[in-house]
Amino acid sequence: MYLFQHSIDCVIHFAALKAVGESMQQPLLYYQNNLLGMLNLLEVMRSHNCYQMVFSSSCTVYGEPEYLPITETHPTGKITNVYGRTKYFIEEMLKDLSAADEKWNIISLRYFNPVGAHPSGMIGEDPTKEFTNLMPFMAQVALGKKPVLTVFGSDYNTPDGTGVRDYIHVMDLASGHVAALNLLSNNHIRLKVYNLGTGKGVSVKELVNVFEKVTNTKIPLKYVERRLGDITAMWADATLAKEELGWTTRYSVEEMCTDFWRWQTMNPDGYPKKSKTSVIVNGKS
Ligand SMILES: CC(=O)N[C@H]1[C@@H](OP(=O)(O)OP(=O)(O)OC[C@H]2O[C@@H](n3ccc(=O)[nH]c3=O)[C@H](O)[C@@H]2O)O[C@H](CO)[C@@H](O)[C@@H]1O
Repeated sequence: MYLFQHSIDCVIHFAALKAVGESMQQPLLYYQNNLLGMLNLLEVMRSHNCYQMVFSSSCTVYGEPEYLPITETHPTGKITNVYGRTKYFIEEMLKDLSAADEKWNIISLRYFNPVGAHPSGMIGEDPTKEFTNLMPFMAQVALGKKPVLTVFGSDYNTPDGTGVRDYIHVMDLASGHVAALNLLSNNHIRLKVYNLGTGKGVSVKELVNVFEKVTNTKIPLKYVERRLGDITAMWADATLAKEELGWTTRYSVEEMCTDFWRWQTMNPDGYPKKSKTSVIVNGKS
């Protein structure tokens, strides 16, 4: 979640928890962090006359799609996981807030599946964390840190039986945020919602194939049951973001894999750990 206001010129990143699988096992943790965190933040914003916000929402608010590609007018709320419900509840909260007080100026961006890393290889998701998302897990297998990639479900109603998602490069997501901030800084729209996706569905198997090709690695697969809370297939109609934000994606699936792999191989142990602060006692550390 990002917010910004001209007068104090601030951008705050609110660290929402975001693992679908984990959210099913720890609902209270997710409600506590994502919902209470947001409530507190909105209170603080209001008390400081800060009313502009870009909220990181998720395509997961749509639940199992009624049609594809998904437009912003697709019904929300029939959600299959706790993580998604927290995003949905926050969106409902923002609707009530902007209806009650016209000072609010908010854009909610519904991310599809963010992957990749900065092309420099210097900025990415810390690979020392426990992952549940597909691409970071796959990279750990390619590095030899995990023995096998577990594929959750091979009997979905999709061309190859595996789940289909709209993977979007984090650089494209970043430019989507800049476009949203530009719109907010020049217009008072109260509350608008935009999909951020490429418009292209890619299956688990397809992503594995591209990843193996561009990284020249082999990823052993183990097929298991479907994961609780997962949906079958989802990809975006991002026409609205193109028309109103002037935004479109630029990065291919190959680049998503290449950039993620560069980040992983350049930083196999994550960001350098901060050295412990020395305590100096009587001139000796
Ligand atoms: C539709 C939906 O709810 N999407 C949200 C979900 O993504 P979503 O759960 O789709 O993201 P994942 O990367 O976890 O999974 C992508 C696909 O890979 C499969 N898979 C994943 C891991 C693995 O080890 N093996 C495997 O087969 C999943 O079953 C799924 O079909 O969480 C993301 C953050 O966590 C959000 O940004 C997405 O908006």
